[in-house]
Amino acid sequence: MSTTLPVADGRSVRGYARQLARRHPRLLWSALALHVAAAVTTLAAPRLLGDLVEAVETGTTAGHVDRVMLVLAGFVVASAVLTRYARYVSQVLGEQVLAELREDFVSNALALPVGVVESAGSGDLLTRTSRDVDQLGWSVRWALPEWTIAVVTAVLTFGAALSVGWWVALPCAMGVPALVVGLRWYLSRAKDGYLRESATYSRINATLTETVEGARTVEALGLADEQVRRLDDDCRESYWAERYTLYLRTVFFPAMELSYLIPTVLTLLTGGWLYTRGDVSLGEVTAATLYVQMLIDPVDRIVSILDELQMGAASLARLLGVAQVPDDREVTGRKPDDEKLDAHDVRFAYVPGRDVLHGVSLDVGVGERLAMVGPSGAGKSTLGRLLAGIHPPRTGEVTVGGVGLVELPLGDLRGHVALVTQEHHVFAGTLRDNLALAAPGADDDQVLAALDAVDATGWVSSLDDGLDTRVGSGGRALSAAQAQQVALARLVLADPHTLVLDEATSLIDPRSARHLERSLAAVLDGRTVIAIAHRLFSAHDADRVAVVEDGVVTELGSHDELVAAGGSYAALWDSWHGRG
Ligand SMILES: Nc1ncnc2c1ncn2[C@@H]1O[C@H](COP(=O)(O)OP(=O)(O)OP(=O)(O)O)[C@@H](O)[C@H]1O
Repeated sequence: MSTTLPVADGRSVRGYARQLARRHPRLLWSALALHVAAAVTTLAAPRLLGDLVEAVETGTTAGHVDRVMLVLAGFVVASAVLTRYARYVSQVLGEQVLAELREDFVSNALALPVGVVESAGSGDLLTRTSRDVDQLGWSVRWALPEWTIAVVTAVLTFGAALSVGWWVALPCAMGVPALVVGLRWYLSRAKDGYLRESATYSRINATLTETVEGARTVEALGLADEQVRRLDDDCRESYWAERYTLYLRTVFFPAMELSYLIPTVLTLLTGGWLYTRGDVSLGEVTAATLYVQMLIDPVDRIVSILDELQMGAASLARLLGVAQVPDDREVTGRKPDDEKLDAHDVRFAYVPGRDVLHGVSLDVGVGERLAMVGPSGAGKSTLGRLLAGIHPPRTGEVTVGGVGLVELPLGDLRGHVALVTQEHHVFAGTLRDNLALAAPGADDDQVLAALDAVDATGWVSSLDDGLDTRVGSGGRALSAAQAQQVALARLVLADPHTLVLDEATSLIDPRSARHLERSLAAVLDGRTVIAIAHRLFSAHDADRVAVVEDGVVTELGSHDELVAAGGSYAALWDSWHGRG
């Protein structure tokens, strides 16, 4: 079942934007001051031209005209220089804000509870990380500075127009109703429209990643047609969502064009009428018309960039939404007294209302080898994940040294108990990076010692660049066995006292398996081990065996005790042993 991650509301988005702006007061004010200065220099032209028209009308010298033109050229140059710096400072500000946004988003995404990521699916998160971050990047780098410039220019241009004569306010005001009505109509619909559009991209991504990741299953079960049909449905929904936002734009923009024309036409008409009455001069009518004409460009930019900003706000809302997922752990600062791991009356459900663990209690002794066995789907892996603190229990608690695993910061938790599976990821980066992420302060000697402990020195020393070798996506491909050794070496570095071993799959070929078993044995040495034994022979060597059936522990004791008791384990052992 897939749920979507939350989307932040308007208040949180505005609050966050204010907080970001407050972090850079110097850059913000410098950018604004430069934009104001640039706009002011641009505004000199109509005034000078108006005066010139008047001077020509009343009679002037060529020298005067030349001087005015020289001053005009000076203003044009000053305006160009100021605009260049204003844009530069805005871009620097935009880049900084964007970098902070990305960092905040990455740390929020990494702090997401695993259960939430699993149930939301990777598609939604992927769309937010890619498309929404890109959209926001565009808004912050381009739309926001341009919009600020446009607002500053519009306000100052309007002020300059009024300075010619108060009568100019009237034609400008006549354009306002159409503008306001159009804007209100558009803004009340646009945000939801864009959010819906983004949600459809998430669904397309989710279906695509699911199909690619599960390609084998899709093929094996002949689900290709079904997946294609689902993707078609997703694309259709996306098409209609895009058509809707396109419709909004096709109504909105022409309406805006009309509202821009009204003031210019009315200024000319009013100015002409006032001139014939002798109330204003020709120079004033020229300057006023030029200013009103000059208003069109910034107002148009304000309005059309609003569209970009809406999309940016929708993306920001989706990025901030990731931070609103409630944390599934609460760090209390309590410190474990010892290394004993206990589960008490633990219940857990992946899907609300459908518990897969029904009150499991288990005390694991320090240094003990505990094997968990049971039928497929009984809940062994789930219990293992709870014992490793990956999922918090729905009720009951899992504690280490008397402190709940959910009370420990994640970094500390991994120093107490870690889950070992045969699914391991090699991150893109150097071999050193891949190992050091388990213990950020580790030096090369410690990293090499960890590789030595898992018997990996042989292949690592044969690498030309040693620990600097780039591995993972785009780098040198490691074999499955080597990747597993890297994962084991990470564990040596993290040095947890307890390991939960889920040997669920057997991906490794038998030749490397023997080698790996030695590596694993070195890692297990001296630690408490809870092994989920999908093969019974590993249970035989354990100190105690826990039998998990239908989400509860039904038997607990040593191999010999359980065989003697003649319960489920004895039956399993008999059938397995008989086969063996
Ligand atoms: N991510 C998940 N979302 C929903 N249900 C799940 C999830 N993982 C496991 N389950 C369900 O929880 C139950 C217990 O599964 P679990 O994997 O813990 O059993 P198991 O004993 O480890 O089985 P196996 O030996 O086959 O791995 C099963 O019914 C399974 O379908």
